[in-house]
Amino acid sequence: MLDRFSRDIHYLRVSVTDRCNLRCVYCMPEDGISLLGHDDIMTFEEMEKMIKVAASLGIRRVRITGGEPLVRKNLTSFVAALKAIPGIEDVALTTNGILLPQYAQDLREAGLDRVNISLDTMRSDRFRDITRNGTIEDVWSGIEAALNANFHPVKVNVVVMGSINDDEIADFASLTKRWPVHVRFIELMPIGEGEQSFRGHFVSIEEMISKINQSGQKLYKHDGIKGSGPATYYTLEKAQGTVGFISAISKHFCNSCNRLRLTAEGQLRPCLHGAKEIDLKTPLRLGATEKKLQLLFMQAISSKPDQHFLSDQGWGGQARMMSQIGG
Ligand SMILES: Nc1nc2c(ncn2[C@@H]2O[C@H](COP(=O)(O)OP(=O)(O)OP(=O)(O)O)[C@@H](O)[C@H]2O)c(=O)[nH]1
Ligand SMILES: C[S@@+](CC[C@H](N)C(=O)[O-])C[C@H]1O[C@@H](n2cnc3c(N)ncnc32)[C@H](O)[C@@H]1O
Ligand code: SF4
Ligand code: SF4
Repeated sequence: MLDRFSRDIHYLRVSVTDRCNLRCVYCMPEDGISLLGHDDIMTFEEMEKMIKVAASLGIRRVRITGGEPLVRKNLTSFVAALKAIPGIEDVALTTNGILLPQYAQDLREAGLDRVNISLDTMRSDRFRDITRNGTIEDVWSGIEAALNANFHPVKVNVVVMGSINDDEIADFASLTKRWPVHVRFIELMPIGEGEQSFRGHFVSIEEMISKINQSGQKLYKHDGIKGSGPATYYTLEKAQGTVGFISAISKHFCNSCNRLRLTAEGQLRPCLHGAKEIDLKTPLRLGATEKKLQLLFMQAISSKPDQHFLSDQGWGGQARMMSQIGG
């Protein structure tokens, strides 16, 4: 369905939980957040109903995110249910990778198309600091499990932070020569915990590219790989994968926005950076008709802003953390 700015909205990001087995410094407070109660979280059956309604309005691609989606039980059956919805062509997952060794094969068999795995450093001590106690070997095993399960493409998301991991940019780019993975560098966004670290640690895509150039590696423009998101892609000589950049702040990509977000609480968010949410869960639980739910989706689509103003206005004291929205 087209929005007010003639953008085709066909991608839904669904956060299935606000829980996480890590505590990344830019995403969650150390003590976690006050978690949603059992009744506040939508059941998978409720989410499936909502996604059916979304599909009837032209949503074709779904990304499962969180919190950490793999900590929610029965995710594999949920994937299978989504793949069976008429009109849904692509179901993808964004994960920190820790539990992938356990679930990758089952997810593939359930029909999951793609996985994006977040990894901000290749050093185990740093990984422990950034994630507040994660074990990097688990993520490496997760990436291997995803490749062995034949997911294609497998992407690695790296949030770049000045004086924390920006000295690893060139090494991460080189990873695409050794492994068939697509490494995407993401600008730190001033959201939730990210807001506190933003000013001191923000690194622009332009600076990241110049670090790769300084390392003697030349980037060639690439047409892009399968995906629904905002990355622009390059490749290094003799690489098996690509290098992508997500310039959420320095050069926003809102004119090609194609998405809506659904939180684990059943709130539709027209924009990642806007405060507006539309409650779908209450009407669904009160027995709303499909027509009524379609109208709520249409309302969300028609209230999408033309762009965000984060670099000028910051997050503006919104109560949401990134882990509650799903990125
Ligand atoms: N500003 C902004 N950032 C976004 C948006 N969508 C995704 N991102 C950020 O991009 C990063 C990577 O997101 P992923 O979950 O891997 O999803 P994706 O890039 O859409 O995935 P592909 O379908 O593989 O292209 C995350 O840090 C997101 O917060 C958006 O609409 N606006
Ligand atoms: C919120 S996480 C949820 C999925 C999963 N737990 C993971 O880490 O991949 C989704 C994405 O958002 C990114 N993210 C979280 N906070 C961010 C911030 N403040 N700025 C930029 N990206 C952020 C993460 O690095 C991750 O790639
Ligand atoms: S980025 Fe992902 S893994 Fe890290 S705390 Fe947030 S939700 Fe958890
Ligand atoms: S910031 Fe809002 S308008 Fe811009 S791409 Fe993201 S969701 Fe779309």
